[in-house]
Amino acid sequence: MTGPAGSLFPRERKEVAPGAVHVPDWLTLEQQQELVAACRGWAAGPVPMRAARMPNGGAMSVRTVCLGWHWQPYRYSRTADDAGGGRVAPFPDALGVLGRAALDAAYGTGSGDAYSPDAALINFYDAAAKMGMHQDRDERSDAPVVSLSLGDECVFRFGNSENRNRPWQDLVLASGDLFVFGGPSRFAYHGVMGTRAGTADPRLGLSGRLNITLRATGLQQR
Ligand SMILES: O=C(O)CCC(=O)C(=O)O
Ligand SMILES: [Fe+2]
Repeated sequence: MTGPAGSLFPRERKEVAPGAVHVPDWLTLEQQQELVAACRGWAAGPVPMRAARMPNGGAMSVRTVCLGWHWQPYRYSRTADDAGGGRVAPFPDALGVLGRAALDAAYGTGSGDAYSPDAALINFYDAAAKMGMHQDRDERSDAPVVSLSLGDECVFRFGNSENRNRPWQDLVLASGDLFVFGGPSRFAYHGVMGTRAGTADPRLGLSGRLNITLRATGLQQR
């Protein structure tokens, strides 16, 4: 598979599967820079970035900090019970605005009007990090998941809703790309096969990859 790095032609918006839409270069460089700065702030606390532990005891290679609700395999809570116990920072209004604009971009104007994500996961991938095939299914809502990529490119694998095996499609997610999965694709398996170290735009001042996913948990506000 080829990348977008050094790509001669603009990459096309693509509906990868029904309800799963890739919008390349959705964020401007300035928006990307602002989000990178915001991620640094979120990573500074009150809850630290940490590699989540799986029930089998193994740690994920990705490090994560959450906003709105703290996620750990496989539940959400208001306190970071596996990362010092602090109360998770509130979900920023600006991410809700971005999430609604993301659905408009993916599905058409107005599609985002009723979208109110209340949790964000900020994932950091160093050169060695990956994320195995999984479903996002700890939410009690079938509202779409919005994913934003910053920094190094990655190979993102988008599979089917039955199991973690084929059929799947591999695509490159580059900095500024939007990926939305909802509707019939909301519970599709997906994962990150690896990043391409050193492909980030130097103007971002980021070595590695950040991914922000927005979700509506469907959990009670309290
Ligand atoms: O990093 C990505 O692009 C995907 C992240 C993801 O699937 C997750 O946080 O559940
Ligand atoms: Fe996921």
